[in-house]
Amino acid sequence: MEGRVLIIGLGLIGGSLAMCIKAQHPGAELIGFDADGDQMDLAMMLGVIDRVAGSIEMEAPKADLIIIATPVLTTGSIIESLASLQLKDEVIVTDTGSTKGFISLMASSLREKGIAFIGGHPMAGSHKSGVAAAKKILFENAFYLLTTDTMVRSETVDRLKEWLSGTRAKFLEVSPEEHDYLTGVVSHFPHIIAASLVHQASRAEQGNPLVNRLAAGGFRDITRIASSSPRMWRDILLQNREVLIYLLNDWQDEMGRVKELLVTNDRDSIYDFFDSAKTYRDGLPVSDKGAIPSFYDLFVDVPDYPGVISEITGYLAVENISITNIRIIETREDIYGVLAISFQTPEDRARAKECIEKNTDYDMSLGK
Ligand SMILES: NC(=O)C1=CN([C@@H]2O[C@H](COP(=O)(O)OP(=O)(O)OC[C@H]3O[C@@H](n4cnc5c(N)ncnc54)[C@H](O)[C@@H]3O)[C@@H](O)[C@H]2O)C=CC1
Ligand SMILES: O=C(O)C(=O)Cc1ccc(O)cc1
Repeated sequence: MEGRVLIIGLGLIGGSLAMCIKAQHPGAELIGFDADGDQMDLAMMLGVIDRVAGSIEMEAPKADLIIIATPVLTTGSIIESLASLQLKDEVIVTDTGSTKGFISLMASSLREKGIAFIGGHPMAGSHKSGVAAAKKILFENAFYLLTTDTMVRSETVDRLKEWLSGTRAKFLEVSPEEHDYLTGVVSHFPHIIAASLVHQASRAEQGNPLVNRLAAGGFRDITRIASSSPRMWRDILLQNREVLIYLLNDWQDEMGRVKELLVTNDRDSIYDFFDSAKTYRDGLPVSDKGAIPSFYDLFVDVPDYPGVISEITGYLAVENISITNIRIIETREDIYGVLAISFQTPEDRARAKECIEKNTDYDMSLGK
């Protein structure tokens, strides 16, 4: 497709979408705006955008597609300021925010002027922020939730999907309320729990400095999302308050029941607590990417010596296989450790396994 695409907010998500659009629609002109001049300069330097916008007021009226990829509290005010401009009749305005209820309410100012607003939420990302972390494959196979209203024609939704087809994401239309409930359960609430687990460990460390060292492995993995941008998560929580308060009450009830099981030494019910969680969790789809991106782990049994990481990364580098994380898990006191390598896609992991098999005789297993 051809036309002018204005991206407001050139961070991880805005930058990654810009890359996807450029790759799929080389004839389009990508114009970027960010409140942080350094992010704009970096986006230009990395070739993520074609040019920088002097201001939203100057560029929005000429745009065919406007993507707002700022923290969600800011998105509302940007929508309001767009509604005060003379935009093209056929322009599509969309956003990437992790919440949808408040944003679609704000979008009524655009709707009143006959401007199509389609809420968007690519359900992929990372705990990293900024355009430097942007990548074209970020959204591949991920769900991309869209919220529309009856005023938006289905051809307009199709046109947006075509603009975004380079993401290779799976589009799903939901209502804003459904969106906020679903993402509350599978994304927003887990971020609260991850941060809370970290707070608990940090308090425990005051009494015992060993906590810090022992929290290095699995604990670090399950709390990865606690390293996400505090501003982004503050804004998400404030915009999804009702759902999150409901989920917190529900969680507190459940924790109360677990506490009671411990107080009463209820052996069978404690077993059931874990057993029913395992059954549900084991039945979750493995091929779909969910709300919190998973990484595909490969575990390699290696002799625990310092050069082993560079040996393995060397083999992978020769075959151009990117990794997202690598670390040694020292499982035993003896000479073997497990090298845990994470990949963005199952295909990268399969190629890596083949590559390591070719070059070494180390045993390997796949993470679940
Ligand atoms: N990080 C993630 O994994 C995901 C984030 N999202 C949503 O996408 C949006 C963007 O998130 P990220 O790209 O991760 O954040 P980010 O922090 O990497 O980028 C946000 C950018 O917006 C800019 N910005 C802030 N206020 C602005 C303003 N008034 N005008 C212009 N630019 C402004 C910031 O300078 C920053 O460069 C958020 O609404 C977030 O909820 C959606 C899916 C995944
Ligand atoms: O860090 C992670 O893995 C995430 O949880 C990424 C993420 C953050 C916000 C979203 O709305 C969707 C995905």
